[in-house]
Amino acid sequence: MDTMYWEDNTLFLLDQTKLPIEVKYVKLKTYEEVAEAIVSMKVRGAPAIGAAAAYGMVLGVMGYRNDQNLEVYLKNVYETLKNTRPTAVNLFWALDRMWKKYLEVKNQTFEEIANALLNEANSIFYEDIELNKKIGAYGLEVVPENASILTHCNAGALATAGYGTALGVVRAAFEAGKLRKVFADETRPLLQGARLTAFELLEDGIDVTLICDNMAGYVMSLGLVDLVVVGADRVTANGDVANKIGTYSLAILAKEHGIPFYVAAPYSTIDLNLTSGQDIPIEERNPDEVRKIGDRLIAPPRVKVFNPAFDVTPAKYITGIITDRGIVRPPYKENIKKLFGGK
Ligand SMILES: CSC[C@H]1O[C@H](OP(=O)(O)O)[C@H](O)[C@@H]1O
Repeated sequence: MDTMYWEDNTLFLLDQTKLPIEVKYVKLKTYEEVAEAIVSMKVRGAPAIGAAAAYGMVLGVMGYRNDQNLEVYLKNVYETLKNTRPTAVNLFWALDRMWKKYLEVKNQTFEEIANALLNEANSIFYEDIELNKKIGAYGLEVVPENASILTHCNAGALATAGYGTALGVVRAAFEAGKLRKVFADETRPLLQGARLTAFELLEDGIDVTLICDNMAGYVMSLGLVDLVVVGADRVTANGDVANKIGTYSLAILAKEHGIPFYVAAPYSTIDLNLTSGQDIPIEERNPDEVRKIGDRLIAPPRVKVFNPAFDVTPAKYITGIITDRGIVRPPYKENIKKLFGGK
């Protein structure tokens, strides 16, 4: 199942807010529609957000009406897409890559510019699938035989252009016959684990058991988890990791139980501009996401809510970072620079 695909100058996007009940693709023909899809999380997951934004830049160019300076107009498209969500660095990495491509071809004909940007968006999309398969291949090294893996949120094909990062490791282990089962945290408040990871793994015939987030510690204490593998929205130069809210707690639980805790991420999620996780902007979302499950109110409507969508796991809790260029282990600052310094 594709997270998105491009056809007839249209971005067809799987509306993930409808999953797992309904598999529905929305047709996006403007950059504003792409921006709305990112904000409302019809598309979500760091690499998927980046790819969608890249296609948003293409739709922006195709919507140009020659009524103003093209560069001024396109910069506005870039800023609109950039301002959708603040934490996943892949969004900014993809937009900057598209802008760089525009600057390379800006003196060519309009049609050549549009084609160049579409080619770049396609490159971002298809490259991501290859990056994830490399992550899966490297990740095999850390998966024991007959492994039980616990994961959080959804860092699968639905969070990327395909195959997944954390679930890329799960898929590679499954394909290699090393996987016994997966425990999937439901991941309140938006339930990406229950709605997306459970759906995705069942579709692939992978043994998955859904648990509430507050059950993870007990499941670990029963000796049912061999390792934890999660995704990332941003990895800083010292190895700190921003990921879905609840990841930090999981990392501390894993440390307490002596369970290896791995983060899976492509190079496009590494942000060398930030020295530590303290610098990562953490998105706070609509309080009703916590007060409700879907449309059903589960708390007093007037109750105050704090709804950070991500947290930061300090590098000291991370056993290794599984990337498309190999597994990065401590000392992270030195080893991340060695592997990604030239990006
Ligand atoms: C492979 S990146 C997936 C990453 O993105 C998710 O956040 P969201 O669903 O809010 O976009 C979560 O942090 C996942 O680990």
